[in-house]
Formats: sequence, structure tokens, C-alpha cells
Amino acid sequence: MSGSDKIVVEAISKSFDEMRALDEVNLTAKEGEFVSIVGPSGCGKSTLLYIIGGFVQPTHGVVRAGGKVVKAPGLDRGVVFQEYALFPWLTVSQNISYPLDRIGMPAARQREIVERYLELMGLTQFANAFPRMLSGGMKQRVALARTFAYDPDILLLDEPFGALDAQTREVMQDELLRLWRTNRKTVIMITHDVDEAVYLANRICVMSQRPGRFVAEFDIAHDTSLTREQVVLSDSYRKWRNAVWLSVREQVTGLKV
Ligand SMILES: Nc1ncnc2c1ncn2[C@@H]1O[C@H](COP(=O)(O)OP(=O)(O)OP(=O)(O)O)[C@@H](O)[C@H]1O
Repeated sequence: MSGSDKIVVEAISKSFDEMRALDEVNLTAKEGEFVSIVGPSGCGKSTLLYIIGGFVQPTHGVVRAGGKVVKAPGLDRGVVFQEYALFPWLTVSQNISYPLDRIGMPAARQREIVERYLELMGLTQFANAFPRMLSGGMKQRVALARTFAYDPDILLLDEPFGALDAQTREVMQDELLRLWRTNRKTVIMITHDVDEAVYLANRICVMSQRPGRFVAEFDIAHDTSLTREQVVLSDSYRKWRNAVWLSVREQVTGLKV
């Protein structure tokens, strides 16, 4: 492992009873890399992310995060999963400050950060609400705030913007880009949205049909001085989008184009 490898997935296989979900998957994400995983539905993307998060044990293989073998979830790896629930007995503010407390942040600083994220996510009015009082999209914003706010080195995101309306999604995507660029996060993000992957990631890995393994990889680099509008209108963006889309389609349909 080179010094800057942050996440190393080594020959991970996972079976559920007789069903093989993942087959000898390898993936390395270096410090500061933003890797997006795309692929057909049911190919094992979420399973892989759960294994990296330490929530699911692989049948074979090993995952290292920051050089240490992953055996359980840890605060070094911030997760936003589709089904990763908020704490129902805590308010929105308390949910966001929970990991801040766990990392020992002073209370005054916690309040500042919670306020900033409540505002950014449009949740200020719901600071004292409990999760059961929120819509699905609002819960997802709280989950994003909770993870972004405590600023872990590694972000593991499974369709993190899926339940959001288009406008909020763009705000959240840009906040993620800002966090990634300013703090050199290592991000692994699953998405079904090829545009989202091409806009955000610096590497896109395409998975095959189940049992999932990686079959194609694309390195992406946008000029960081461009606005979102300029990026999505650029020739290079359109070329990458087309190439990734064709690659995913090949996996979904089995047809080479
Ligand atoms: N705990 C489990 N027990 C049994 N089978 C499971 C379990 N978790 C996942 N699977 C199965 O493993 C396969 C891969 O599921 P996974 O959710 O990882 O796919 P995915 O690529 O994330 O799908 P999607 O894109 O639709 O979210 C599926 O066939 C799923 O039904």
C-alpha cells in the first residue's frame, strides 16, 4: 500500500446464502480522491459500501481504511446510506451535534456548526423537531448535515441526494464539492445519476451485473475555475457523460454499442 492510499478493497467477495453478490472486487481510493460507483440495479454497489463502512462482513477479502483493517463502523468513515436512519429520540439539532459530541468538540463550536448546517440545509425552523415529523427529503438533509458537519476524512455516500428536489440537490452537491476540495476528503459515492457522477467525481468506476466487479474506469477532471453551468456545457463533460453512459448501458443491457 502506498502512503496515500486511504481505502483499499482487496479481493472482496460476498455471498448471501447461495447468491453471490460481489466477486473478487478490488478498489483503491487515494487520499483526496472522489470515486463514484455506477452500475446496474442489484449488482452489489450498496453491499460493497456497507462492507467498506464496516456494517457488513465480507465472505472473502479484506478492506483497509487509513491502513487499518475494517472490522466495524468507525467515526473515520462518515456514512450517508439510503437506509441509515436518524436517531428517532433526538431532535434535528441533536442528531447533527451527536457526532460532534463524540469527537469531543466544545459545546460553543458545536452550536456554531449546527446552526450553519441547519441554515445551509434549510432546516432552521425544524431544529427542535423529531425525525418522525419530517418528510423523506428533510430526513436525508439531516443525515447529510450530520455527516458533513463533523468532517470525517472519509465519506461513504449511497445515493445521498436521491430523495432531494432538484434545487436542494444542486446546493448539496456543491457543498460536497466544497468540502472535498477544501479538506482533501476521500469520497466514495454510489449514484444512479451519470450526470451527478461526471459532475462530482474525479474517477468513475462501472460495475458489472451481479456478481458485481469493476469492468471500466474513467478519470474525470474539470477546470475548477468554471461554474457548474460552464462545466455541464463543456465538450469534455459531454464526452465523459456519453462514454460513462454507454458503459453503464452495456452492463445493463449486455449489448456492446
Ligand atoms: N442482507 C441481505 N440478504 C440477502 N440478500 C441481500 C442482502 N443485501 C443485499 N442482498 C442482495 O444482494 C444483491 C446486491 O444488492 P445491493 O443492494 O448491494 O445492490 P445495488 O447495486 O446497491 O442495487 P441498487 O442499485 O438497486 O440499490 C441483491 O440481489 C440483493 O437482493
